[in-house]
Amino acid sequence: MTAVLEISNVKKSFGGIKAVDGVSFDVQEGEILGLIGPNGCGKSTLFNCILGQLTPTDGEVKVDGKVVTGLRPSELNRLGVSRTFQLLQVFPKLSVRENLILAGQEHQGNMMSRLFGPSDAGLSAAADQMIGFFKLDHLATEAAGGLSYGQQKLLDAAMAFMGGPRLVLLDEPAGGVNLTMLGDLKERLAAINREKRATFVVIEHNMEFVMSLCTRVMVMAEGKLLAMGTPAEVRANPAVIEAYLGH
Ligand SMILES: Nc1ncnc2c1ncn2[C@@H]1O[C@H](COP(=O)(O)OP(=O)(O)OP(=O)(O)O)[C@@H](O)[C@H]1O
Repeated sequence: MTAVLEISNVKKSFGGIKAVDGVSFDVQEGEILGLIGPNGCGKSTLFNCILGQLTPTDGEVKVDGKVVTGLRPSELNRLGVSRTFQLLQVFPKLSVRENLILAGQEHQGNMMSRLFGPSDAGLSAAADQMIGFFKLDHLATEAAGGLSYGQQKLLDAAMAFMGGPRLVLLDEPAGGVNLTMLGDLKERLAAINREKRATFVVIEHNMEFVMSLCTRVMVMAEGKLLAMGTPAEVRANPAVIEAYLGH
């Protein structure tokens, strides 16, 4: 198996707070790795260290065997690494299709579209493919701001897949999404993982969503890796139950 992502002893401190305290793990090609843990245990900080939003205090991040520690998010994008954020990143006044084209341009490293609005940039076909894949056809020309929250989360996830990334880090994709839309979101993520061989790491507080979507689950507590295993192994781990699931 090929490791798409290799994290070695990554640390990040903010003053006296050890937000991430020596975390190491690999993510294999085609895996969906869930990242869970109580509020404040360091999940988002770890994501930000992987994605270049933060520079780790120590440690190394490799993508496809290449050291990427400290690279900027735009450079990581060009290496096929993409992400979603906890808060929606859609532009409410732009249509669904325009949001996707804009995301595609950003993945190509063209930030000017933020200032001047998206042109086609040869990305219409890719946007339409993503619209079809995420079943947003009936909403393609609607302003994103007029969509329901769940539909906006679907669009937000679809935006991360513009540009055909190898590795996608999803930060709470199910957060605030109602039950009906949750099923759609999970089914679409599973399908895109299967059909495009995309590798994911998913931060999520919704246990049912994580346990049913992910092939492996990693648990953090107080900046450290507490457990790693299949959903069934993690569910049965006494340390996990004590630190997290039991509460
Ligand atoms: N920019 C920052 N400056 C100072 N402290 C920070 C900063 N970012 C995070 N922290 C602290 O680092 C710790 C880890 O925070 P982080 O947001 O990574 O946790 P999390 O597991 O993602 O939490 P949640 O599930 O609530 O999103 C917390 O104690 C937090 O207060």
